[in-house]
Amino acid sequence: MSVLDFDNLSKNYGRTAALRELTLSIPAGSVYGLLGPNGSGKTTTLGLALGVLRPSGGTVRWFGGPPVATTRRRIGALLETPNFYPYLSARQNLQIVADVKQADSRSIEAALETVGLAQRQREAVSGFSLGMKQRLAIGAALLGQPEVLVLDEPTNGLDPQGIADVRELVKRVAAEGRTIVMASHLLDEIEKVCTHVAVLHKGQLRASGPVSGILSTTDRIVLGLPPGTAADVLRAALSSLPFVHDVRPENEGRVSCALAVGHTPSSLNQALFAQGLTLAHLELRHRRLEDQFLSIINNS
Ligand SMILES: Nc1ncnc2c1ncn2[C@@H]1O[C@H](COP(=O)(O)OP(=O)(O)OP(=O)(O)O)[C@@H](O)[C@H]1O
Repeated sequence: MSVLDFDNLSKNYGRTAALRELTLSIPAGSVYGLLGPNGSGKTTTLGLALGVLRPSGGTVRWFGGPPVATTRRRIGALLETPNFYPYLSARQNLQIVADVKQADSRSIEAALETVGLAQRQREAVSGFSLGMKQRLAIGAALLGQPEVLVLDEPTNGLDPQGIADVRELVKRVAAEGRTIVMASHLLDEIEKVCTHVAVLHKGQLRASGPVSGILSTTDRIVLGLPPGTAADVLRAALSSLPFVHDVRPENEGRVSCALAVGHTPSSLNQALFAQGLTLAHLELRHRRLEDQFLSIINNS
């Protein structure tokens, strides 16, 4: 079941097409990352989802229907870092947000626990690090126990400890059963935190699906026969194997290929041996995540 569906969603700012005909479904329980470089349309997509922006075309559906007044209460959002009152405590700040949201003040305790600030709730926010303020902001978004959390670049500007804390927090909130939609321009963040990803570039969807499929750093295998054997023999043998694909020539008469899921270099070696070929060289080559990302963006 999907919690959020975009259907042909577009947004123009004057002549700038910030988002072009985005169609995407966010499954319940997923941590769905919107990945793309600056200006690719991530914030615009989140703004449209939350009804902060009006679409130029297309529709947004939440929980299977058009957004209605009660929909917003089921969603917690953090689009930009909120300004807390620095001389009030973490708890007092959350109380103010809870009053505005008409959220049960008992949910303040739960939110402080979840974001790891229960022990420091009586301290003034002015003494908090940027990372703690960001966790408090996520705590504010959690008031009212929303089913979905929408976060725009939640680790932007944080130091390594703050980044690690917020990433852990996102995973913890997801483990509580919430769906999370988050924008990020950081590949490794999406890879570490998200279950699904949609890659946006210049307002267009370039790829979407489970992170394991979209950002797989599939290994290539480089193979070589003993010197003096023609590379054609190896290429022909590889091409005849149904679980081998993307066969390419390499330097020094070697050949590289990729294997279908579930197949290993050792099974490839055995299959070639069964055809009478004994390998003199077998090397695994990892594709960098960045290369995979660039190939998604450029293959369009
Ligand atoms: N209010 C606005 N008026 C005019 N153009 C805008 C406005 N907001 C965004 N844009 C343009 O729309 C495009 C998409 O911007 P958007 O902020 O959605 O991208 P983004 O992927 O979130 O990037 P960033 O991470 O830099 O915020 C960009 O070309 C941006 O300059």
